[in-house]
Amino acid sequence: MILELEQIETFIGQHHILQGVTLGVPEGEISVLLGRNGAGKTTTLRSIMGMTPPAKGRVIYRGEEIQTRPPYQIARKGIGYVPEDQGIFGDLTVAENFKVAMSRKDQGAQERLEWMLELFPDLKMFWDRKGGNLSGGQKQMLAIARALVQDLSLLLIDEPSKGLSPVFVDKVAESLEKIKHRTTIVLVEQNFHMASAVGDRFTILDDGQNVASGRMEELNNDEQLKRKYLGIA
Ligand SMILES: Nc1ncnc2c1ncn2[C@@H]1O[C@H](COP(=O)(O)OP(=O)(O)OP(=O)(O)O)[C@@H](O)[C@H]1O
Repeated sequence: MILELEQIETFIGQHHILQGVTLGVPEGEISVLLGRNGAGKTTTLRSIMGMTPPAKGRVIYRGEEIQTRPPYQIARKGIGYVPEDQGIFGDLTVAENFKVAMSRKDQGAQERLEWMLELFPDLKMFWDRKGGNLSGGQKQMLAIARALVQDLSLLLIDEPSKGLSPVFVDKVAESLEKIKHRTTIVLVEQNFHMASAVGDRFTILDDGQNVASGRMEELNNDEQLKRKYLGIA
């Protein structure tokens, strides 16, 4: 396991949001977090990154406890985060967005950039366009690609399919499949079509707790589980 969460509990203000989340993320796979709105999926990603640090429990990354570390240290260990609002710079061009993310000291950055442009040819096409003028799907691609020019072992992505047309959802899904062999992925995804297409494993959160997990094939065949927690008939 590249990442393990052991019974993490996270508060936001007075609210006890995560009430014991346990999760194991195997290397080289896509693990999907599913669950209703407000179940605690985003808070789980933010807890891993140290942005809403857990008050209890352990976050173990490559055998090391990181739950007390600040976000910049967690990021330096090779964990990337693409939030739901993508966090790209709207006033900067695609090229400049990449430049900001690339450290000069990082020898491999140029090679990874070339790989990203191969994976997302749209970004090459719109190289000089401002981030704010890209379509929703292109912004999503830029956000993922910009994270991956850094040397990441683990990438956390929050709802990349949100607001995208089916064609873009398929494009993003296809690229995640290619990325996972280099960078393990934890994906929050409400779009079940996308989740089941790319996910190797799933964990369902409900009311701040993990209530089910397993191989994606098991969930695909479990109508009762899908109905109970995901509202899929
Ligand atoms: N800043 C905040 N202050 C108070 N409560 C919050 C705050 N942020 C999130 N919450 C609450 O925490 C719970 C979990 O939110 P979270 O965003 O983790 O859920 P989610 O599963 O990602 O849902 P969604 O798919 O709707 O984003 C929700 O009930 C939400 O209202």
